[in-house]
Amino acid sequence: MSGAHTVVAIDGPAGSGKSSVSRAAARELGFDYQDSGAAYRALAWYVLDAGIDTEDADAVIAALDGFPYTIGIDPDDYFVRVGDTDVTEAIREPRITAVVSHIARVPAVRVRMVELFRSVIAASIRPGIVTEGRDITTVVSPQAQVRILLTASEEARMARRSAEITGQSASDVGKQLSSRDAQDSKVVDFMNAADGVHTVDSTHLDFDQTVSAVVDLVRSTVE
Ligand SMILES: Nc1ncnc2c1ncn2[C@@H]1O[C@H](COP(=O)(O)OP(=O)(O)OP(=O)(O)O)[C@@H](O)[C@H]1O
Ligand SMILES: Nc1ccn([C@@H]2O[C@H](COP(=O)(O)O)[C@@H](O)[C@H]2O)c(=O)n1
Repeated sequence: MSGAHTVVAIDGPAGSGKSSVSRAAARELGFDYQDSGAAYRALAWYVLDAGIDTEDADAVIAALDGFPYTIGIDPDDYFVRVGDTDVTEAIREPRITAVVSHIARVPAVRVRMVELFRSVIAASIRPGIVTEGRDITTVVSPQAQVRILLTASEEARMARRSAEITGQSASDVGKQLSSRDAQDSKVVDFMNAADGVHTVDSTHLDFDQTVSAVVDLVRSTVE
C-alpha cells in the first residue's frame, strides 16, 4: 500500500451492506471506518429528543448549532454519542429510521454534514479511512483514491434486512426499505455509479466474498 493516506468512498442503497462490509474491510486493511448515516440518524435522535418536529426544516437547522455529536472511527471501537448519551443502538430503532430522511433532505443540514465528514476524514491517523453513505463518492470525497458503489438486488437487500429485524413482518421491512430509498433518491443518486466509480454487486456473493471484493479493489488500486 502506498505511503499516502488512502480514502475509500462507498455508497449504496439501504441494506446493501455498506456499514457491515465497510467496517470489516477497514479492519482488514488497518484503516479507520466512518459511518456517515450515523450522523444523520444521531441528528434525528437529537431533534426528536428535543421535541422538535422532524419535518420543520427551520427548527432542524436551528438544532444543528448545538448538536454535540461524536463517533468512534476505530472499526473495533465503534460508538455514536450525542453529548454524554451513547446512542449507538438507539439510532437504529424504527422510530429513527422512519424520520431520518426528513432530516437528510434539508440542504443546510447536508452542507454541515459534508463539512463534518470531511473533517473526520482529515483527522484520521491510520493509513486510510473507509467512509460509507449515499453521497461520499460524489459530494464528500469525489477525489477519493477508491470509489465504490456497493449494491445488491432489492430482493436480496430486503431478505438480509428482514433476517436481522425481529418483531416486524418481512413485507413491512421491505416496504420501509424501498420507501426510504425512494425518499433519499430525490436528494442524491446512489443507485447509479458516477464516472470512475467501481460497482460491487453482492447479490450473489456472501458476506466474506463481498468484503474480499472491496479489499482486493482497494489493494489493487492503491498498491
Ligand atoms: N454479501 C452479503 N451477503 C449476506 N448478507 C450480507 C451481505 N452484505 C451484508 N449483509 C448483511 O445484510 C444486512 C444489511 O447490511 P448493512 O446494515 O451493513 O447495510 P447498510 O447498507 O449499511 O444498510 P442501511 O443503509 O440501511 O444502514 C446485515 O445483516 C449484513 O450482515
Ligand atoms: N451520506 C449519507 C448517509 C446517510 N444519509 C441519510 O441517512 C439515512 C441513514 O443512513 P444509513 O446508512 O444509516 O441507513 C439515510 O436513509 C439517508 O437519509 C444521507 O443522506 N447521506
